[in-house]
Amino acid sequence: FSPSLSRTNQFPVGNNRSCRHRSKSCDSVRRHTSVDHDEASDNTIDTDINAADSIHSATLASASHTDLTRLDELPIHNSVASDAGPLWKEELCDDPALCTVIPHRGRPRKRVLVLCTGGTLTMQNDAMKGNSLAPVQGALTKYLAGMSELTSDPEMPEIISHEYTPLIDSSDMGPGDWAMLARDIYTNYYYFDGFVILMGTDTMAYAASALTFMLQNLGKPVIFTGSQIPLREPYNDARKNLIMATIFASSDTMSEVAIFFHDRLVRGCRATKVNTSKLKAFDSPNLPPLAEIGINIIENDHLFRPPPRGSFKINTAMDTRMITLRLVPGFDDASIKAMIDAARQTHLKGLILQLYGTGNLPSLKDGLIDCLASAAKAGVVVVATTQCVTGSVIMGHYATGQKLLGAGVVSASDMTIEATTTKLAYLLGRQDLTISEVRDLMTVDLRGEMTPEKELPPPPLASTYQKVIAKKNRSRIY
Ligand SMILES: NC(=O)C[C@H](N)C(=O)O
Repeated sequence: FSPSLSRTNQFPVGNNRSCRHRSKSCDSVRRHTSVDHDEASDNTIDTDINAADSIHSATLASASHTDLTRLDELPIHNSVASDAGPLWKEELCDDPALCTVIPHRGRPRKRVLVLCTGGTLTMQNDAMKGNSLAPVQGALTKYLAGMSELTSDPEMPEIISHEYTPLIDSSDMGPGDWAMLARDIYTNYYYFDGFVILMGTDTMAYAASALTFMLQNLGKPVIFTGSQIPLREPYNDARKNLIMATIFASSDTMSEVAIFFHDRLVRGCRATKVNTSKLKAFDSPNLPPLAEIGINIIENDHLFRPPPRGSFKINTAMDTRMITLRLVPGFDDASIKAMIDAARQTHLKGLILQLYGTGNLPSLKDGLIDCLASAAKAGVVVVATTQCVTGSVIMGHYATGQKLLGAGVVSASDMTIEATTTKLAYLLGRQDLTISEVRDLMTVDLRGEMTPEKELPPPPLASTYQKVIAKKNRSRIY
């Protein structure tokens, strides 16, 4: 069963007006695009309109769910990115060495789409590159086809995998690649029970956070994973991560983006990479894991996102005209002010400050506060995050942070830096929102990325009474 990618253009999505890759597939997508987006919604895909097509196709697909011969007709890939990232340097091809279908034999099984972008999992030492690790195209596909635990275990889902060309290190990935993944999930949404995204660990928490915002009303699991040791090594963490991600991607009860790594499943927009070399590379500092694996799999399903109430949509536009500044005691605020002023000349839209503790900066540096206030007044969304790994920004708790409130700075609460940056880029990319709405929404929980205020732990110096009340509130969710 080798999937045919030649039919991939029959359910086109997106605006291909600025398609960089003049090719048969671009032309075909152009021909089939049923919605003409205007300038304002260049990268925004309102998939409600196209959803009708997909629902119809999904009906066809599910009617033949057990018909193996139809597997090779699934639309594995039809994304044509107008805001393409590095993964789109080369046009996708139909090469069977880069995608595989692992069919099930016997009773109907769940079906999972594995999209592979690269990362250590796919790598091997390359003599041509100073013996450093680099991705090997086709290696995953070959390996998957030989995994008997996937092909012959009736409990395991059926896997259809696809490798992008070229495979890349996740340090090379960015918003264009995240948009491409969102579009490919959208295109294939009704054909699969869940999705696995294989990528490098370095920027995985950013990608998972970004996808969390891009995929609206997600009703299926989208599980990111990768590894610290390549799959081709005899001792590796890749095999287990891949298998467990596939299992979670076929879950009936999950409808969110998550990362599976080592022994834990964590919410994508709560995750952060915490270790460069240990196999336990990810943590979720402000939310317990969604699941933990040992001899048993323990699901904390009370933490799972509830199923969506609306139809699945994607919104892939991201406005990345933002900078992130981490303060250091004794920093040169004249340079910081100059940097902010210079960035404003190039239409800075967002400024994320990594501050001390609960969101404090030196109170004596009024020049800097004035600079932030004037940026906020001019329409820049200024967001305060904390340098602490765990806990939340509490604006105004200390006098040193109080001044920020007056300057129009908004709090990132207990969001990770990954969630804060991608959420801001996502909201700034939404053409339907005003700057004041973007500011308001930064402090509202959209996808489980932050703990709602009433459930946050009390401030350090709260009265005993306040602490008891806050504890009661918290016990409602955990
Ligand atoms: N473990 C990894 O995958 C790291 C690699 N540099 C990447 O992010 O692609």
